[in-house]
Amino acid sequence: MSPRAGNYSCELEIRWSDFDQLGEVTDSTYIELAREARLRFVKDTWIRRGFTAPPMVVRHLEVDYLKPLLFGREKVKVELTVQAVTASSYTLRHELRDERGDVVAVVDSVLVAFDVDSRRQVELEPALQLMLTEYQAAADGEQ
Ligand SMILES: CC(C)(COP(=O)(O)OP(=O)(O)OC[C@H]1O[C@@H](n2cnc3c(N)ncnc32)[C@H](O)[C@@H]1OP(=O)(O)O)[C@@H](O)C(=O)NCCC(=O)NCCSC(=O)c1cc(O)c2ccccc2c1O
Repeated sequence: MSPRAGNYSCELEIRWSDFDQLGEVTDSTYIELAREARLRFVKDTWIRRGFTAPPMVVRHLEVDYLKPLLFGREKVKVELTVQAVTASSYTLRHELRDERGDVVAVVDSVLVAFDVDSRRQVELEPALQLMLTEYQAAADGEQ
């Protein structure tokens, strides 16, 4: 798994309630942090460019917990890279780093474009698919 820089990143705060009794960030918090970073990615990239994307549902999620996030480290940097793009889906890798820059977890998620009424997958609009493919190429170029 690559610890290299992604092509979109943001910094997120960890809340007091995210720590357990042992002073470690709980397992589900990593998923919430990845989700928050993903929403910011959507907002800062395609919504800012004027795309109206369909709702995206999570089809697949995988988390690799590499190191504990300990009490006293209140910030996390999340680096996102597009790993794959298909007609209806894209795969995002979220690398979570602590304040020292160490990768503490890697979250991979497959997002599928979805029609809420029919509850069926739909194709990504071509311009959005192209943008995601460009992000994927940028990520490939950095590896
Ligand atoms: C999403 C589904 C309706 C799709 O079902 P279908 O069986 O038609 O298709 P597949 O699931 O086989 O494939 C879809 C698409 O994904 C690619 N893919 C599948 N698995 C993988 C994988 N492991 N790795 C990589 N890629 C994979 C596959 O190639 C297909 O792409 P193509 O382009 O090749 O066609 C159905 O699966 C479904 O309904 N699943 C349940 C989804 C769900 O409930 N998720 C739980 C969280 S809910 C959620 O995330 C959510 C978020 C929102 O933002 C919402 C917003 C508004 C309303 C609802 C929301 C919501 O529920």
